[in-house]
Amino acid sequence: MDELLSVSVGAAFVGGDRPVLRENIDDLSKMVEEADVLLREKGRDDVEGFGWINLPYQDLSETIKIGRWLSGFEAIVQIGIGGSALGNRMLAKALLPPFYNELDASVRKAPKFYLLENPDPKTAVSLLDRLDLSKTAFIVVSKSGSTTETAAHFLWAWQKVREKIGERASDNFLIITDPRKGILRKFAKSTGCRSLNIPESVGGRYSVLSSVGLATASALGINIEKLVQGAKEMDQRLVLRSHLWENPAWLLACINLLHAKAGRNMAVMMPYGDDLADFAEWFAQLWGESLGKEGYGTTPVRALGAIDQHSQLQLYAEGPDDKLITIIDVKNRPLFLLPDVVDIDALKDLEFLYGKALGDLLSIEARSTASALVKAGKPVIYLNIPEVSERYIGALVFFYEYVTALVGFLMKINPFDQPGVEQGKRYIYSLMGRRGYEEYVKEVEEYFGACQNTEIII
Ligand SMILES: O=P(O)(O)OC[C@H]1O[C@H](O)[C@H](O)[C@@H](O)[C@@H]1O
Repeated sequence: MDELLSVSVGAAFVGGDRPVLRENIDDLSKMVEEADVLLREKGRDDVEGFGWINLPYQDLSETIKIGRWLSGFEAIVQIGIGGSALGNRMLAKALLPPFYNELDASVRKAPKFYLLENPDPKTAVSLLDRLDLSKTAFIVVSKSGSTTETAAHFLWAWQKVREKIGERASDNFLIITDPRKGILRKFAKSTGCRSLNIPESVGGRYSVLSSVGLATASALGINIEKLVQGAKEMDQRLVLRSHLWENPAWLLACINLLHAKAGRNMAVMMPYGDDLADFAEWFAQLWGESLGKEGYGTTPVRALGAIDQHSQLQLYAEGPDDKLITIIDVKNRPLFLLPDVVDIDALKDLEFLYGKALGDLLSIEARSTASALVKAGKPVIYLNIPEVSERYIGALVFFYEYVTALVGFLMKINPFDQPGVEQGKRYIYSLMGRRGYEEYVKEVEEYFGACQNTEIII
């Protein structure tokens, strides 16, 4: 059987005054088995939060149909934030060619793709100004249907498109939201614009393999069947690995838990290659929101090889011993051979690069960084995927969703809620004057007052 990914965990075990040893893992064996059973039982019952585990088995026909419709536009703009955008960003970066929007339309063969996430007026205004709104589709994505940033962008875009093409505006909008609840679902029903469901049991940060991530991916020519197939294969292989030392996801969950307990409270995610840059970004939300509660959790740190070798590596190697570092390498990359510039004597000292492949250089750098960190006594997990393509990205996504949920169970917290974020959302509503949230204004005054305490102006 060909591999979906490989994980080397040997260098994750460290001695010293805060050791994490192989025998500590064995003590967790029963706990992790029980966590897996619970996860799968609740998944089968489609309990709220657990539905992502069923996404590899979904029927994709409706999403593909909508994707085909979207692909007829000149540009598509996804409006969403957090779990309603980061997965799309990750898929696009990994699976579309570099500088995608700048490619000639005949090469691209699919619409340009933009995301409106942050409510920064400069971005929103300049994006809408440069698009032909009559030929642009807006995909408004929100599980709750009421996230302020998304609602603000949506109102702005809706009004702009209406000004341009009048009541036909609804033909340029796709709503992706809860099947029954929320303002956006009401809007879709009342205007008749197209819509897709986010399954009720799937939370935002676990939704990339639902319509949230797949509708735009499909429109952009990403093979979503292969993506989901990769996730399915990963799930099926994990099910068969019923022994802790054979199951890479169980091992990673245990190792992460043990390092957290040993005071290594940061999880550095350092993939190599620009195409995986937003994987670390997507992981950061998944990990941070799922595990950071009740005083638990480790802080996800996004890094990118090789760039962060020249920025963060000094800190990782010789700074405080508070990090577990995961390096993701890719086995097969385009090689791209460097030229031999033998005729210029001044370049003679660079001859070690002549004829070498840029793709190999990235991998050599990944291995060198891992080695330097191990030499410095820091714990490292070395993960390898065969290549950056749909099947392996689908598998990797499912793998990390599963690992994250398991760590949550081992920490005995709920990996599927985000009560700390909801508080901030209530405060935003109150300050923006939303009906029903008036009571929070006083709280914000009190707490923000504390932030402003001892202000020094220069
Ligand atoms: O999809 P939405 O309901 O608009 O939510 C978007 C984001 O909102 C909040 O910040 C939550 O903490 C995130 O988990 C969620 O992904």
